Amino acid sequence: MANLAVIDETLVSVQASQATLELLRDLHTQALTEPPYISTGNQHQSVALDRFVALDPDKCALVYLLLRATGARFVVEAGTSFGVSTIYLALAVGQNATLLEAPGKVIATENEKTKAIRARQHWQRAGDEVEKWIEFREGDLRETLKTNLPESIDFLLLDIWSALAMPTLALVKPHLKKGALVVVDNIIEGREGYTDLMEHLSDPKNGFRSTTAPYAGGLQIAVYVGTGAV
Ligand SMILES: C[S@@+](CC[C@H](N)C(=O)[O-])C[C@H]1O[C@@H](n2cnc3c(N)ncnc32)[C@H](O)[C@@H]1O
Repeated sequence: MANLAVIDETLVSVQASQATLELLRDLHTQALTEPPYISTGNQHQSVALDRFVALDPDKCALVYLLLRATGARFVVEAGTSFGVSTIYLALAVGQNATLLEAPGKVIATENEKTKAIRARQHWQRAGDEVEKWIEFREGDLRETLKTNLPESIDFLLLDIWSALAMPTLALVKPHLKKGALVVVDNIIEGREGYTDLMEHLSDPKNGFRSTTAPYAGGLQIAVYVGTGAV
């Protein structure tokens, strides 16, 4: 039985209009009452098409708060699905950018057309505080993230089939600023698929320091400290 109380606990952490909070409550309720789905890393592209497979509400709250705390303005989301986590990313980026009177955007990625349509509908429902901060790249992220990335990226959310996590990091890493955060969902539950990523994040010579936070399935939080001297 899904614990729906966590939704309200999450929503009090987030600064947003009443309408967006209602939208998030609705989307999380749908997501938490669907059958669970864990990536094994070896799926063909078209799986879980009818499922949210959304980031859990408490993880969304953490991501939102990390973004607000660090003032992140340039964010990449690997794996958008119906766009639930993207709403949190866009709220935080929009709020940070507005505060600093500076640009910002969330680059969202999804390769399934039907999912992309749903995501766009959700963002439209949320309106300007969300929609205008999102640049949506439809198609295989191994192609769509190859070009036109911001020079300096503050945050990467890896909520993607595990086999794609390391290839995604490889594309984004050259753009990560020192101090950038990389958050990876289900690192323990999906550990078989994450071997290459974890080897990379755990070896200090690759420039990351990271820890596993005890959220459901394990949430890896890594900081890119760079490879040179401090
Ligand atoms: C775990 S879900 C993302 C959930 C989303 N972050 C949320 O919280 O609502 C992963 C998504 O990645 C998408 N995906 C899988 N392979 C992809 C690829 N090669 N390029 C872009 N998206 C892909 C899947 O279709 C799926 O919707």
